[in-house]
Amino acid sequence: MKQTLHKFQRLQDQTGLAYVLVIAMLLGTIFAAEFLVMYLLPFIVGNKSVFVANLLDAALLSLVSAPFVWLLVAMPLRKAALSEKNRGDAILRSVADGVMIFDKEGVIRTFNSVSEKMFGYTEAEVVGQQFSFLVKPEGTGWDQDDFLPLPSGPRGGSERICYETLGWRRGEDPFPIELSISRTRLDGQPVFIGIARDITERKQADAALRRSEERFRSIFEHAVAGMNTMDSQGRLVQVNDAFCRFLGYSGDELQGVAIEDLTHPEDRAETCEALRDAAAGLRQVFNGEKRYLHKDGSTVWGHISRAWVFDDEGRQTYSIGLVQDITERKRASEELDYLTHHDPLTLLPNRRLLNDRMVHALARAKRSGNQLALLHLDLDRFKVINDSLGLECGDQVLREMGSRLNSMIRTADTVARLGGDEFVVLLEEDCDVQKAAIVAQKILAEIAAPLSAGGQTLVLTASLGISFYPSDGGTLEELLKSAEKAMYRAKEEGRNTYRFYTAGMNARSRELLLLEGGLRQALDQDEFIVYYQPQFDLLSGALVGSEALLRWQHPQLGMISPLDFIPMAEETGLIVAIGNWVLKSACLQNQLWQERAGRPLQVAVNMSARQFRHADLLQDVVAALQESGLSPDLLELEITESILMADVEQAIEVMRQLTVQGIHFAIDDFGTGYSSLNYLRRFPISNLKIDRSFVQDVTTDPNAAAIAQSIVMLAHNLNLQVVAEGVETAEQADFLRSVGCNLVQGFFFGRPASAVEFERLYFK
Ligand SMILES: Nc1nc2c(ncn2[C@@H]2O[C@H](COP(=O)(O)O[C@H]3[C@@H](O)[C@H](n4cnc5c(=O)[nH]c(N)nc54)O[C@@H]3COP(=O)(O)O)[C@@H](O)[C@H]2O)c(=O)[nH]1
Repeated sequence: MKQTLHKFQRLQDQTGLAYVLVIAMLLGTIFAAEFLVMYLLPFIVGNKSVFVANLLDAALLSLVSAPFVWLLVAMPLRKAALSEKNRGDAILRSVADGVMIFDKEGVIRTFNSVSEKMFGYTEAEVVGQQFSFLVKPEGTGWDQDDFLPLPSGPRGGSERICYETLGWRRGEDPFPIELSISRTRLDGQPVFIGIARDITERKQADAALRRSEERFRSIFEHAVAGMNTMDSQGRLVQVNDAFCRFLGYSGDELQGVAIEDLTHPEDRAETCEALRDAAAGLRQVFNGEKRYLHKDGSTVWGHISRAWVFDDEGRQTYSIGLVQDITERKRASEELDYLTHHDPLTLLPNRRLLNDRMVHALARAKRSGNQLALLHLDLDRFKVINDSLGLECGDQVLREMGSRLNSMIRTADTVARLGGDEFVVLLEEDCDVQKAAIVAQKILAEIAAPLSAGGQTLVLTASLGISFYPSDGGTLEELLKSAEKAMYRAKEEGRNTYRFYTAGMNARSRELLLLEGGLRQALDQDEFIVYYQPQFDLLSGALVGSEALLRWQHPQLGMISPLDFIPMAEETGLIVAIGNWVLKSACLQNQLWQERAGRPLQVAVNMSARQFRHADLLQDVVAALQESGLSPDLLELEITESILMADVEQAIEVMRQLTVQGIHFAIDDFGTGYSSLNYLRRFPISNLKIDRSFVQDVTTDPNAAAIAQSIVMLAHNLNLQVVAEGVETAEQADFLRSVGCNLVQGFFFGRPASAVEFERLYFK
């Protein structure tokens, strides 16, 4: 471009004049030479007419040769010059920028059409003017002295400087231009080529962007709501003061912190999911409420609106979030929610919350097939307290009763106050007559404990009615009605008692009451007996030991099954004493039988959950072994899967302490509970007992057979022995033998029998 302009300049300056002069000189020279020859010739020859004739010839020859000279020399030169000039013109026209050429005095020599448009002057008006006529340097860093001494580059190349400065358009205000000036040489003279670009639009766009950024920064910094920006990894980049105040940190402390670490643990999963979705391009915005962790450890609530920004390739670049502090609103709404669902006097759930819980409890019970129990409690003669001691004292009594009831129930259960002196207890865990009766008795005992109110010591009683889902109703209303009727019956029948809605249940409850009362007496008066059921080796048929099974020889009710009293003993805690008694009896008896049998015999003793978890278990077992003299390896403790799985680590530790003594363990009723195979590997056990329910069906149900066979295989793979319990037929025994079961126990081989009977049958 620079070279073209250079040539163009030379041509423009010289072509017209130079080529005309060349032609004129050529013609003139020819003419002058001829004239000289023709002029001198007559003097030499002395003839004037020859001179004239020769002069005319010379003129003619010049005229004739002129077109040839024109055609052969001048025309090509002129054409070349013009085409170069046209090319230069075309280039100048096609350049999108304004081009100006000026000399070292700053005088403009060339001005292209873009410059004309840009500055509003024609070339004719500008050429000859000072460059500063168009470009105003004031306040723009422009100074003619900066570029006039600009040296030309090495080997005729040029140096260049660029400015952003102001141009003057005819009759208008200055406008911003980007000006690039280079110094070069044309015809040996230093000249400057200025290329100007109107940057008004760019400047306006820059200014608009700057204004918008300033506006944003101002909004960001002064916003009442918290604002932040995060990088694509979910780390804070910018935070405003409101966000800092919201979380109690300074801006520096929050810089680079992952938002996940500031989020309440319960809301982290949702936050991380939103970040992951945004990173995968699946989410552009997030709106929602969540909890943050304040620097002081408290929880604060924020309503967030976050938007992610993506680049042209769809990659997430950053996100901007607006966080409104809604902690107060949340607290107020929680408070309101609490007040709508609780009784203001006792702070217990009210009818509304009871209804909500009941809906869920009923749904769960329907799914699991469990029973629910609803206890309706009414304080006896509460009106007397209100009338005689005043309402204030009455309120105090109600508060105390509410608190007593609340402290008695399990977390899964609900105590609600319906109003007045009426309370309701909802027992959610699979509840039967026996469990409900136990809870009712405890409640009555708790209510009857003396209390101080109105400066007096009072003793109150209550009447309770109990209904069951599904037998006594399918909804809260129906169950409440049934329980209320039962409660009125309790009032009619003397108060300070409970009644079931279903008459049959009352009879059963009385029976259970009798049982409970009798349990202690049974221990004191030796009414318990241990029966023994033999266990045989399935291959050899040899007696290998027995399982100790408890019986209660009740003086009035006769022989009572452990199924009827062990749950009650477990509830009341009496099972620990009873279980110890069984353990001692079984060890003593088995030690006696070692001598009779003349070979080692094992005895298996059942452990209840409470007994197994009792702190004195190790001590009690060791004492039973020491007192009896029985070798520890002849004692096997049977524990169900559910007991083990209730607290696996504790179970493993207890078993470890006992196995160190040499005692063995068997898992009872295997296959009916939920034992994890992984835990099974960790429990120090010797035997698996296949539950009776599978054994009984092995010959009729292929699934039961498959389960029994799988248990045998599993046990053998874990190096355990298998005992099949409840074998009632020869076919069942044959099947068990065929799948490799080791030991058997069941009516087919021998029913549980007293020690005397056992001896008679097996030690002949
Ligand atoms: N914590 C304690 N639990 C004990 C104790 N003594 C017994 N029990 C548990 O009570 C449940 C019922 O026991 P029981 O009525 O004695 O029934 C046992 C057997 O009589 C019965 N059985 C044995 N063979 C057969 C048979 O062929 N058919 C059939 N229908 N029943 C049979 O099985 C019961 C033995 O079960 P298990 O203990 O699972 O081996 C029972 O759960 C006892 O565990 C005690 O002292 N403490």
